[in-house]
Amino acid sequence: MTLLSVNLNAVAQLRNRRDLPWPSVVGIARVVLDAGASGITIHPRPDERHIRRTDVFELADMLRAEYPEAEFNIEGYPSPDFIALIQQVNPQQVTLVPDSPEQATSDHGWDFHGKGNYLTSMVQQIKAPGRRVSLFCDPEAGIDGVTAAKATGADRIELYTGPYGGCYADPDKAEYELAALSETARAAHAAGMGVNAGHDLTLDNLPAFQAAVHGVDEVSIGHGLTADALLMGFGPAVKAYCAVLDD
Ligand SMILES: CC(=O)[C@@H](O)[C@H](O)COP(=O)(O)O
Ligand SMILES: NCC(=O)COP(=O)(O)O
Repeated sequence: MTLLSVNLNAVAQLRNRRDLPWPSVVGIARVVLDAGASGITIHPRPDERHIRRTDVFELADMLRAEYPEAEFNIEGYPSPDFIALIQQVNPQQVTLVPDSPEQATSDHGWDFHGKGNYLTSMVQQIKAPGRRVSLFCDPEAGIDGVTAAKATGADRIELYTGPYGGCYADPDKAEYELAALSETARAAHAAGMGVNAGHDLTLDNLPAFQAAVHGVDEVSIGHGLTADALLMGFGPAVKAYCAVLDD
């Protein structure tokens, strides 16, 4: 079964519009976990445009105290500050992304060949008992890219589903993207790696992704789910995504 991890970046971005503590990131985390999400994902970027350092610690404390079975997934570029934060917070999963500080969003996976030695060093610094490492992975990485990703010592890849999400309405382009995602997922499973997926997944495009890409351990969804939650509420939105994943 594919688990749902809800990304709270968009909630934090809305909160940051004013010098006010609502909407509460921790409060929405409770709602989505009570509704059936298996975990929480955040991406504390250096400019704190949405998730702030304080959010990271408040979420970690709440999850440890109230939802010990929930998984905390922290995404980010493995800068010294990020690695120090991970050591302090000790999440169950760290997803490394090759984002530069000024990037508008995550829009590509790692160059596993060109950054292989660097990533191996980062994985060694981050991986710990009870803490897995996932690497953001382009859809077309294929067996060649996955072989290099496996060599870093990482536990999982996270399939970057942005290109698929962006062309979902075009059947031919969507078919191409799904074929690439499926091939890379198969290669990861063959290499003994786990497979996560995320970026621009929605209630509309998730069913076709589920049907084409098998054995996905976890999807992390934030932007689309938050858009749905503005219409239906976070609890019903999480239940709707879980229903698709359970189908
Ligand atoms: C890695 C990824 O695709 C997303 O989880 C990322 O967190 C999106 O970042 P923004 O929410 O800052 O666009
Ligand atoms: N890793 C993907 C994620 O956490 C959420 O991405 P999005 O749903 O906000 O595009």
